[in-house]
Amino acid sequence: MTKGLFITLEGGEGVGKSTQLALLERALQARGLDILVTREPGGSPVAEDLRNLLLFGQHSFSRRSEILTHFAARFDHVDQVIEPALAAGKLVVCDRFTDSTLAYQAYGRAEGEVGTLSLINNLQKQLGRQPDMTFLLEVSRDTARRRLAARGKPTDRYEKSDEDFHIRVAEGFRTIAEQNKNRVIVLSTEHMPAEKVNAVIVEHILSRLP
Ligand SMILES: Nc1ncnc2c1ncn2[C@@H]1O[C@H](COP(=O)(O)OP(=O)(O)OP(=O)(O)O)[C@@H](O)[C@H]1O
Ligand SMILES: Cc1cn([C@H]2C[C@H](O)[C@@H](COP(=O)(O)O)O2)c(=O)[nH]c1=O
Repeated sequence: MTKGLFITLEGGEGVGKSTQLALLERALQARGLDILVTREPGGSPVAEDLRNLLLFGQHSFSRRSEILTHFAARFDHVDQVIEPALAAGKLVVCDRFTDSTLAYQAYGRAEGEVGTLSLINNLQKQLGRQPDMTFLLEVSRDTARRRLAARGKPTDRYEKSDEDFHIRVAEGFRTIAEQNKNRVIVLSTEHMPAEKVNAVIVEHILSRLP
């Protein structure tokens, strides 16, 4: 039985998820909460190996094999890391989860094709773990691109995709938020300093705790 709370951060590249994760860890630990911060793809040793393949592998995936590889990583992460932490009563905060597979693979790659959406939704049902709360961070593509260029990390498979792909991903996230209003909180953070965004997220999380 779950005792903890499972929170995810979602959005396109460069919207500030990793920054928020680090700030959240500090803010929630300072309030004496037992928090586990993790990410996808990744978060367990096997899933981190699969992350390398997904982001930097030499060869291109078929549509279905890409989805299954994201879910192979996710099943391992959930079974070995997330479920045990939740059972121990921890607050688990994860950078990306199944909403990213829907946004990137179903809306970005497959342009919302019904068969792809249904494959992902079936895998999600088998997985049996859904976030309790999701924060969808949004900035304009210009801002995200500027931030990514300034950050100077190696460019991965997804960041290399064309502009139309990223537009479909952003629209996909919007659709997911519309369909899951009870779970997804949309934060438009274009002109907000990271500390202000963090204060808003912390307030939402604290309001959910007993
Ligand atoms: N609110 C903000 N205002 C200005 N700059 C920000 C803000 N939040 C994050 N940044 C900067 O934007 C860049 C991208 O942020 P970050 O790495 O947190 O994004 P991300 O969503 O995790 O990206 P990715 O999905 O590619 O890992 C970083 O250099 C970070 O310092
Ligand atoms: C979980 C997940 C992720 N992706 C993509 C989205 C990003 O471009 C990368 C991860 O990089 P980040 O720097 O950690 O944000 O992977 C995806 O396409 N599908 C997924 O399910």
